[in-house]
Amino acid sequence: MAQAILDVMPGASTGTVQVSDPLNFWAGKRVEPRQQKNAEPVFEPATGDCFFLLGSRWEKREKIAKLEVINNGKSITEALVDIDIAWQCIEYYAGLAGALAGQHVQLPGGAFAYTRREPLGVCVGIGAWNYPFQIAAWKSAPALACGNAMVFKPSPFTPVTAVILAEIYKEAGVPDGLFCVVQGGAETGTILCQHPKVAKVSFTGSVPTGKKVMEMSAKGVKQVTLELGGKSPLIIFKDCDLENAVRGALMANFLTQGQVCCNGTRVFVQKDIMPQFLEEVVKRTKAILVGDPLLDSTRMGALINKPHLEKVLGFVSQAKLQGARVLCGGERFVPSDPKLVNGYFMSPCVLDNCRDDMTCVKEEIFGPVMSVLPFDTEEEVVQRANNTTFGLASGVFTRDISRAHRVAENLEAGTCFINNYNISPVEVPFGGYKMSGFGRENGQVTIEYYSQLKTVVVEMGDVDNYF
Ligand SMILES: NC(=O)c1ccc[n+]([C@@H]2O[C@H](COP(=O)([O-])OP(=O)(O)OC[C@H]3O[C@@H](n4cnc5c(N)ncnc54)[C@H](O)[C@@H]3O)[C@@H](O)[C@H]2O)c1
Ligand SMILES: O=CCc1c[nH]cn1
Repeated sequence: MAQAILDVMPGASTGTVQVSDPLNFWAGKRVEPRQQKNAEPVFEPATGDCFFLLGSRWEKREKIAKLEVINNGKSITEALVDIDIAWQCIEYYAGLAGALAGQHVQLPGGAFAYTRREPLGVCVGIGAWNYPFQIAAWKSAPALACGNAMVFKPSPFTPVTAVILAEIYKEAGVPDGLFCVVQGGAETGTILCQHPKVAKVSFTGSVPTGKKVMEMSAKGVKQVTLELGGKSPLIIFKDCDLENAVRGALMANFLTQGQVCCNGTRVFVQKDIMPQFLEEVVKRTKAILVGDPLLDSTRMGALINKPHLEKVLGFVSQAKLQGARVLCGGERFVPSDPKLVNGYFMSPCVLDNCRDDMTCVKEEIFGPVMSVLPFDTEEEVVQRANNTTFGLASGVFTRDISRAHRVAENLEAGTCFINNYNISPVEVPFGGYKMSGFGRENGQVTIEYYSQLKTVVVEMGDVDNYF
């Protein structure tokens, strides 16, 4: 298998990295993560060299989190959670590996059959830039647990931490070549999707790229998992616990600078509680500390790059033109710290006066912009919530337990959070309906997406004499 994976991507090997995409921060630079053992992590911005060093597990968590902050721009507080979710994922699938089993089926006459769960072969993982380390873990852990090899291609905007994961696997005894990181953009992704030795592609990214990946995979009859974008509804009924609903709306919109696929960016609020909701949500949004993502006190870091910041600000301008009212934020933010003045920061934004036909309500913004929409009845809001081509996630806040489960059943989305939002325990399957994709990550079910079933039929008597 290790040889097979090297055949797929000549030049790739566990723990080395080739950075070729001119768009990324590390462009043209070389990352050597295993230069020295048992020393401190060192970044050399002048040369682009990165030395990642091995220490205790706790120290390692902190170091990886710092690297993720540099990689992505999210706050250190969030990055630490991402690293925890990643190791929990690896431990979870390591535990499941020993429990993989088939079925015994008794047949007439003493014959029987059994099924074997077998690996697919070389799987390709292609990642987005918003959760670089976590996505690499979410894909590689179940893939390796099922006996596959994986070639992982991170986004060219966040090439750093997937390599660290390769280092960790290597240190843990994973044979060379079983988990490889290959750097690059669309061209590299295309080569991987088209390669005849690749059995499966697990893709996380936008809908347009997902369609291309599916098309290429279809030509080679490769299995595909597509984890794509969303425009998820969060429905807040007047009988909710308002404090929790406000917290939920913030969780649903402002983690990782709003760059989260399952964000509940269409916040439907029952008219009776709209004034109280808006007052509280705006007060807390204004209090979000934006700035240096390496500081413990910071709650929102920088967006991924300049074009993306401009795109998000463009959505806010368009929303204003279409009649939305900006209650707070929605502007470029320049921190007072001189070293941060050129960063891609923006103030988190709450939009009121929104209608279902506005661009900010229909399209995935992928930035810290919450659109608030009033509603009257349950029937109306469920119909409006489902009126989208996306179907990744959804949420409902209510104290009425029957209503909560009824709404969860009627929402067309892969996940429905009741009285919370954006929690992703590894035990729980995650994935989309409609154009948000198919297949699942996390949970036991993901074993089915990284393995194939062989049936063995055993005769205990004589073969029928038909001829
Ligand atoms: N559902 C999920 O689990 C999930 C999680 C995170 C992000 N996302 C989605 O990802 C999007 C943002 O991420 P992005 O901007 O990195 O997405 P993207 O589609 O631009 O890129 C995703 C990955 O695909 C690669 N790629 C680009 N063109 C390709 C091609 N032709 N063939 C193969 N690979 C190609 C990119 O280099 C990158 O690694 C958002 O829509 C977000 O909702 C979804
Ligand atoms: O961005 C979407 C949710 C997620 C978190 N980690 C991987 N995907």
